[in-house]
Amino acid sequence: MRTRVKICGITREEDALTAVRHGADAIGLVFVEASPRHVSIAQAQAAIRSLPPFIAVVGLFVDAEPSFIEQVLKEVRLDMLQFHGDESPEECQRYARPYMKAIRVRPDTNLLQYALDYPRASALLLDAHVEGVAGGTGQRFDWSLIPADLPMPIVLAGGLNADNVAEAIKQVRPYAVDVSGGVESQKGIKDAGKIAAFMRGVTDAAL
Ligand SMILES: O=C(O)c1ccccc1N[C@@H]1O[C@H](COP(=O)(O)O)[C@@H](O)[C@H]1O
Repeated sequence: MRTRVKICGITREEDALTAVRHGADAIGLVFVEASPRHVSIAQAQAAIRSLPPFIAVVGLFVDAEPSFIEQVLKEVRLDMLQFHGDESPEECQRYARPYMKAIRVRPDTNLLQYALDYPRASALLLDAHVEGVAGGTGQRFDWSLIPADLPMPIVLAGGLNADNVAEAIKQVRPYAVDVSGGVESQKGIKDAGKIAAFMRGVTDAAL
């Protein structure tokens, strides 16, 4: 089975459709004001309005107020939530949606403990730890820090691009990969050629 692909930081309808045309399984919308990929509710609605069926829409939040998340959920058709801050298991669990908990991995991060702490997460999303930045940094981390026996699906993120995604998949064997900066021409604007090359890398890893 091919590794699933989420393309994150979609801000425009044309980029959502380009991602899907090249085989992405999910797209991510960043509801984080400080991010250059931030979308308003209206932009999010526009970006996903012509998506075909069976494409998952993931809403990304960083330590957001519950009232804001509820408001987004009322107005935007999100299939899954991605919590990329310091949200507790209780905070992640309070919405009627499956969720992924993002962990920014450092050499001393105990990923097995995170898997135990977030038993209701659909997956742990593993990203690079960069001091003072929540995510979308384009930095990768040392994949050998990921235990082989994590009892939960892994979504691998952090600095992935067409040149390293096949190697990443072969080494880590994640359920899915998540990319943002590696398929952009500028922050928040996706590049069809880079998306195509990234998807080829994912396919090559399965050969
Ligand atoms: O994309 C952002 O701007 C962002 C902002 C705040 C938290 C997370 C964000 N993106 C996520 O970061 C990882 C890695 O991104 P990249 O491929 O290294 O650019 C990914 O999960 C994005 O969803």
